[in-house]
Amino acid sequence: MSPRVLVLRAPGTNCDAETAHAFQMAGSSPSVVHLNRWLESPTRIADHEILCLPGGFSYGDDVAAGRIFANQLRHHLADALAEFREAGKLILGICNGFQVLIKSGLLDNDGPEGPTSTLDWNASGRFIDRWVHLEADSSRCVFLSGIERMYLPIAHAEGRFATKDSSTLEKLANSGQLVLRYVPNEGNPGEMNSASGDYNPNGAAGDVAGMTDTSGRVFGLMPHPERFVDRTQHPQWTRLPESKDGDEGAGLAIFKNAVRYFD
Ligand SMILES: NC(=O)CC[C@H](N)C(=O)O
Repeated sequence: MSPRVLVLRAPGTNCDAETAHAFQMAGSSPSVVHLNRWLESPTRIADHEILCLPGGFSYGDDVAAGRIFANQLRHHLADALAEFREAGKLILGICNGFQVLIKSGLLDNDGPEGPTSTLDWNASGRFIDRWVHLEADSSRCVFLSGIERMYLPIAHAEGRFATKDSSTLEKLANSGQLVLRYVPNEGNPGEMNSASGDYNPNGAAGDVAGMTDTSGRVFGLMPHPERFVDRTQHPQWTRLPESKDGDEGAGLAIFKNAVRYFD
């Protein structure tokens, strides 16, 4: 069965079309829906198998990036989302979508005080737009199945993963939730040669670039896999040797994993 994918946009989202395109390339027919339409009819999500929150500047990053979108989910759609998760379906959050997921408590234990981890301002205090090397723990998360390393672009101001305290970081690591990390370049020519210390672009605790919930079916990441689905999107593609994946960019595997999960 080809899963029905809902790409959810809000005012200020700007990666919805590219994200829908990536899901299309992966073999599904996504629909892009505005959050206000879902708020009018909370049960409409039941007709879908994959929910994706794309990147962008929802509500102008007002208060904090992803905060208002997250509050809409927490306060108005919590029951519909709980039902969706309990039905064994998939949720993906990319960049601003990751900020929304983490702030809505969908990734972390959501006790009375709210989530114990967050995405804060980059250590540099600046918006960062570059490519990064990543290492994945493919065993814990549906979206990362079979993926070991990826080279993907990032573009964010508030991407620094942070936890309440060091024991929380340890707890999340021990539960296998910190499944995607920034790592140094292994020496691939033509790709950003991150000097040691520079490979973690935003100062993220534990070098964390992405995390899953305990089920492995809800996943958020700061890098943009939808911006590297074709090899010509690689900044040095004309100089690269033919890749083993043919014309595909590394990010496409994440969308394919999600779609194949419902085979
Ligand atoms: N590309 C994005 O989704 C950006 C996320 C958010 N607006 C930030 O700057 O941190």
